[in-house]
Amino acid sequence: MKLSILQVDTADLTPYAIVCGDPFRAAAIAAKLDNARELAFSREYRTFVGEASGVPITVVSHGVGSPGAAVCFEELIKGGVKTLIRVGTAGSYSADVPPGSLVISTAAVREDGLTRQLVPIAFPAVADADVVRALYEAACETEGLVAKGITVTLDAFFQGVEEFPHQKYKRAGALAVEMEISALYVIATLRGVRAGAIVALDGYADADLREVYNPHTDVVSGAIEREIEAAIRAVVKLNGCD
Ligand SMILES: O=P(O)(O)O[C@H]1O[C@H](CO)[C@@H](O)[C@H]1O
Ligand SMILES: O=c1cc[nH]c(=O)[nH]1
Repeated sequence: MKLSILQVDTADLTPYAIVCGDPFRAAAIAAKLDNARELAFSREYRTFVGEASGVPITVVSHGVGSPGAAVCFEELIKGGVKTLIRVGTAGSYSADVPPGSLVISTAAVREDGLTRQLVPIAFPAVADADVVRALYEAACETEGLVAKGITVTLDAFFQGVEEFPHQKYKRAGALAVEMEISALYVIATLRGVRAGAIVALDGYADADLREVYNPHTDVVSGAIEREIEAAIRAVVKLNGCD
């Protein structure tokens, strides 16, 4: 069966998938795998398959924002994917986890619009504990700072006239903000599969992103390299326990 939006034959998909926003990052992840091949590039969704230590892995870009990413997650799950790991970027809430650090998201604050249309807001967006453990262990095997904790998922990237809720979530102990993890965790829970996420911090969330956002630095590239390595190793670890 061919998935109508990803344009991938489900027979080519694997139980493990690594997902990320950027189609170029999907290619960079695939380049680290053995026997990698591109399956499709439809809209923002670029799909590869390959292997790490003999474990087959699908890699797909999901674009920016929860609604588009949700389409990707739903189709992957429909196609037989059982474990999804997001490899993303996020803005930091704390100088204790500065740009260049990695954060494993244990749960996401649902400040997105998409998941409210799926399930009541009281329902939590939580990662799978085994996926979090594997990601944390694998990330700690790389050089550099690693933290785990709650992240915030927002729809808006650049601020309008409304205040962003950064200060209250920072005071509540959240570590970072990005734009898709709540969709991933809610959809994974509703559909009965596992999910986790690792993000590379690319700046401070409460800065004026219109002025300062620049993820194209050596510090951020180094952190993205580390998170890719950690996500691939985490899949191999999880496969060893399944
Ligand atoms: O680097 P990715 O995976 O795209 O993640 C973050 O970067 C994008 C914003 O620039 C949003 O998608 C956000 O969640
Ligand atoms: O949503 C995002 C993603 C990366 N960096 C940010 O500050 N915010």
